[in-house]
Amino acid sequence: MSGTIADPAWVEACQQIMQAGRRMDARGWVPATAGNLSCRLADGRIAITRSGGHKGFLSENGVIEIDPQGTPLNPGDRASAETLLHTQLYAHDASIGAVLHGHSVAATVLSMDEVSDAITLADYEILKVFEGQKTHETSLELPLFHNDQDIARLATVVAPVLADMKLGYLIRGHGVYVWGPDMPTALARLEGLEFLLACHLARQQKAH
Ligand SMILES: CSC[C@@H](O)[C@@H](O)C(=O)COP(=O)(O)O
Ligand SMILES: [Zn+2]
Repeated sequence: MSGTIADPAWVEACQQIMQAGRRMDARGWVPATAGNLSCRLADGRIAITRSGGHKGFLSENGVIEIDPQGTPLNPGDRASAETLLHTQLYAHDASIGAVLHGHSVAATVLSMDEVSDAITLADYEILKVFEGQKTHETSLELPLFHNDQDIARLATVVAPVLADMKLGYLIRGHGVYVWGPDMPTALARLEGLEFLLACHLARQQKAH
């Protein structure tokens, strides 16, 4: 069954996306029309934000259904320009139920200033928000990829590293991708990662 507002599971998915969009907007992570959000329903359907709307002011009409290849079920719909980065994650791991992308200041600045291929985040208590992390005494890598307006090509660069990602990833000068088994977990991880990035940026600024 395709996504309609008469379908309770679809309505719930839309509500989760709208709520997460408002939360991301309140934190300043989706300026202008930046960011995109998706979730996978229990029956496998994928709900994703339409391209070009403000993610802090989403309505049910701002969420559309796509197939696993990223094609809108309704041919008139225009899915997020970055849809392939969402469907890539759903195809990679059947346990992923939600994907979030934002453009925070910390993610953008750090992604442009870091010269190596990853940002190392170590010894922070909040690292425990990520799967399998039981202690602050750990060091995790957040990979960085060059931005590319050709999202299919960007996805091919991300693909070989996906299996090793513990936190998410950054696109240089662009933003962050984070996911989880469901929307509340994905949102908690995004909040955790944004906190880590803000700490990392503050420490870098203090050092200079
Ligand atoms: C405001 S420019 C941002 C876009 O180019 C893109 O990076 C983005 O995050 C939102 O694109 P969208 O197509 O609305 O999902
Ligand atoms: Zn973006």
